[in-house]
Amino acid sequence: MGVEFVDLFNEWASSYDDTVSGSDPEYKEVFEGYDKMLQELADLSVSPVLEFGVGTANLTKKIIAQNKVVVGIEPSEEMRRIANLKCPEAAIYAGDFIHFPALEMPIRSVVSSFAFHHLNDQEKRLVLKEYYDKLEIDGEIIFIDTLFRNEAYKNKLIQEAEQKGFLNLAQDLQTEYYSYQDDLEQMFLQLGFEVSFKQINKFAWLIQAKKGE
Ligand SMILES: C[S@@+](CC[C@H](N)C(=O)[O-])C[C@H]1O[C@@H](n2cnc3c(N)ncnc32)[C@H](O)[C@@H]1O
Repeated sequence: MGVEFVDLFNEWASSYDDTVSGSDPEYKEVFEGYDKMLQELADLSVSPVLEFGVGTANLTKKIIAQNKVVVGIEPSEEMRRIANLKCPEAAIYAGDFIHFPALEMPIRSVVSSFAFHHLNDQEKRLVLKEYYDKLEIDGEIIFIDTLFRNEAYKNKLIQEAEQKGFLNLAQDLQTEYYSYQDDLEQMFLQLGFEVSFKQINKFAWLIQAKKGE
């Protein structure tokens, strides 16, 4: 459950950093401002940090550069191999949003970029509840992910992708579990978080969810 996309990430790992730098026209707009948005997330994080779906460790590196403690979780073996090469100082473990090693440390921030959409709604709710329980009292979940404002906006983006011949992107937008903003907001609120959303580019949003008192 939740890791059905891992084969794809093993294959994508070696060219992933080129994609996020804008080399692939299909995904250029998805990752527009990538470096800056990851920096914003890193700046917001408070140590000790738990990061899910580290990929090639681009966010991890920025958090470590601020002398914060970060534990990373990543299901793809090939992504982990590259992440360890790029960021040997980080502790990166095999696992995923649902299954990950038991941690002795307190957790002040749970962070993730471009990965939460790998979980379906039921799984999202399950893990958010678990992170709520694991977070320190003033802890926060800080995610960046592709979201849709609503169904009409989703359909518009899919149509645009098809018109441009971006068929991989169009298929992606229809098959992965990208949330609607309202649904995700309700999920966080029902679990007791205070949540805010900020749109960063056409696809990506910054989501900050603070554990309520
Ligand atoms: C688009 S990449 C994002 C990588 C990195 N966070 C970034 O911002 O560039 C998605 C990452 O999530 C990982 N992933 C896929 N399914 C996952 C799951 N169920 N739990 C945690 N990570 C997952 C993939 O292996 C991949 O490394």
